[in-house]
Amino acid sequence: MATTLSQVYRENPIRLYNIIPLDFNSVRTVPDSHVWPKSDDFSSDHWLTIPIVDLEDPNAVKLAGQACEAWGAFHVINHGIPLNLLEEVESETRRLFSLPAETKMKALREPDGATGYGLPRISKFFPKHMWHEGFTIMGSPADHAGMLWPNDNARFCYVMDRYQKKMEAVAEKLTNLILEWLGMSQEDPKWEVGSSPFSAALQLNSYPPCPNPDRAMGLAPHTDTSIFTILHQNSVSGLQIFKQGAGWDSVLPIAGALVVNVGDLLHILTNARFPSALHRAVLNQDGYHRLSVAYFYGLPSDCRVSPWLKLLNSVEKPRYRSVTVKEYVGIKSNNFQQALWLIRI
Ligand SMILES: O=C(O)CCC(=O)C(=O)O
Ligand SMILES: [Fe+2]
Repeated sequence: MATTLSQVYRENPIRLYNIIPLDFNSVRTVPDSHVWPKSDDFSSDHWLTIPIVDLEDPNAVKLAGQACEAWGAFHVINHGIPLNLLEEVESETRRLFSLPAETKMKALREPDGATGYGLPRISKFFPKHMWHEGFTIMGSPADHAGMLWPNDNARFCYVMDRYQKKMEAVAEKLTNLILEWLGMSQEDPKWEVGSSPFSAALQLNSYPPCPNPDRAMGLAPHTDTSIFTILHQNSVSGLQIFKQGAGWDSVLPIAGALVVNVGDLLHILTNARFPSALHRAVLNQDGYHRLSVAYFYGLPSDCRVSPWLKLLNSVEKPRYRSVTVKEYVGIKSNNFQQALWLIRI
């Protein structure tokens, strides 16, 4: 039987103090545990911004391919997710994070668990906490939702299930576009796995209003361990993407558009032709509550990943050795941003 991602996390536990978020409603100042070193690069006034790809545009393949190569990220419109579903996901996410702290604690993620309420998994790599609380879903959210709302979780479960199914369809469309851009057929990637070639997770993110947004961090810089990630953000800005040679670029929300970013797995598969987008979330200066919902489109943990041979030629050699997803997640859980470097050939 294939190992699940939950089992991989079980083998790489994090310490308990790294999973309990602050009760953001009860604090009036930023506690020292959440004060980050002063940085003047939190705000970005870059005029450069990630491209917009219209999935109904006949040039969508080229637009998405070029965006992946230049940025590792793009906005996508006409993606087929109904606007009312995006609104419902957002309102259910808000309903969850608006619960009292002691209720949310009932669904606290176990130290060796993958799902439920808690701080970002990357917290252990930073000396300071982030101004963030999250809720992770893999498959059905019913168990944790039942702990939060014993008698009133049907709507939440229905909306999250429906959203994940629709997201999977968008992710498949995007995969096909990208394969076409790379000159590969849909059968070319020989995923060495059994039944389903993909695995996914949904991450609900909350960045509560912060009394001193210049000194706190929403979500520290990181790359995702996905093929790619599809993000819905509410109308409050905060996401930034790092572009080599240009610096941090604010990705302002576009109503109804989703943000797609390349993750480490696609970076490895394309032999670094697509950068794995380094991104972070800074805090809103005007006291608005920022919410985002990230769909991580990945591969099952037993799947083997190495640069696609079809993309290599006699000159270009593979830059990364072959790893299983499980092995890579383990390396990343212990070495964070060094992980890609550690599997370099
Ligand atoms: O909230 C955001 O804009 C980014 C979220 C993110 O990077 C993540 O969940 O991995
Ligand atoms: Fe991310």
